[in-house]
Amino acid sequence: MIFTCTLSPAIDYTVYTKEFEAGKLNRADQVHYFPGGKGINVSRILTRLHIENTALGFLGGFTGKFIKDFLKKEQVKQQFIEVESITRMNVKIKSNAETEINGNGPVITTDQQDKLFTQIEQLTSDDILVLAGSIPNTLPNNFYEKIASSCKERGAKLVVDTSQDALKEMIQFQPFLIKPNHHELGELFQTNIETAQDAVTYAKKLVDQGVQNVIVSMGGKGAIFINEKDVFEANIPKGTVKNTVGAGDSVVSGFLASYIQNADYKEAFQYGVAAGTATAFSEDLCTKEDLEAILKNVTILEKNF
Ligand SMILES: Nc1ncnc2c1ncn2[C@@H]1O[C@H](COP(=O)(O)OP(=O)(O)OP(=O)(O)O)[C@@H](O)[C@H]1O
Ligand SMILES: O=P(O)(O)OC[C@@]1(O)O[C@H](CO)[C@@H](O)[C@@H]1O
Repeated sequence: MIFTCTLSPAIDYTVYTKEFEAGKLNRADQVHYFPGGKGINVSRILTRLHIENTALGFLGGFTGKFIKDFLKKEQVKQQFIEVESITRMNVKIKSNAETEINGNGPVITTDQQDKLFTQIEQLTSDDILVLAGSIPNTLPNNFYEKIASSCKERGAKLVVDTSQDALKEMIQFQPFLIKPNHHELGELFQTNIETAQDAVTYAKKLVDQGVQNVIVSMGGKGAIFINEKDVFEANIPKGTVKNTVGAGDSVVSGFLASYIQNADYKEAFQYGVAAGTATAFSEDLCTKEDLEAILKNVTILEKNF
């Protein structure tokens, strides 16, 4: 079974406005309220792809209730731990450019933290844990490390989608999959990743350190995949980009959904990139139909390195 863990979920308050001007009164043409946070996005898509999974993490207040109810309606299985803090609202402004303002994470007491560790202790070698999103600054910096080491002890596969120090610290646990975007990969090595070749060069350093599979997503330029045996590059079709929030999470979901059914890295990579692209072309996260309509137009090239 796949478990996703979102320490700091959010309502993504998504506002479409023709021309956003900072320092002025702007009026929205359209607004949406979506449950968000990277692990929750992964769970929503896995559920749409008919892959059994359970969303873990912390929720609180009226915003937390909104997310719980929304997920229930979509039949996403959930075992969130309740906290007193109001779950954050992240503002996503879609205009001439995409602007995001993400809120602070919740306060999580040590009792509530322990409840999460108890859930992680139930994992077995048949399970996959997706650790996704930022660590709230109210938690110790080594929080993901504690979860990862418990997960590893139990033989569960670890998937990590986070950034900065939290990502750096996860490399030692040799995750099954990490999915940095090209900026996050660059941050790890204090460099700029401009091309697919740069992405391959630096992702290979992570494989050399024991990460089993690395996908580097590069926004509208597609993505690369690398493990000990293979390097693939995905080219994506052109289309109208509506919303890239959750596009990276869609890549993770699509990859896992396909991999657990077929155990084929190339197919899983193609399915993951199709999911990311389909989400970028949708207002909300992609559906299975959106994804499969795009699948054939995502081409995968085998590369040498
Ligand atoms: N402008 C775009 N046009 C087409 N596809 C896109 C675009 N942006 C993203 N995608 C698709 O989504 C995938 C993931 O995108 P990206 O690299 O932006 O992930 P990310 O930064 O992790 O996203 P997020 O954190 O918002 O979920 C890309 O590999 C691509 O398939
Ligand atoms: O603040 P974090 O945890 O880094 O990212 C949170 C977030 O921006 O990531 C998701 C998209 O990937 C959104 O649903 C959510 O608002």
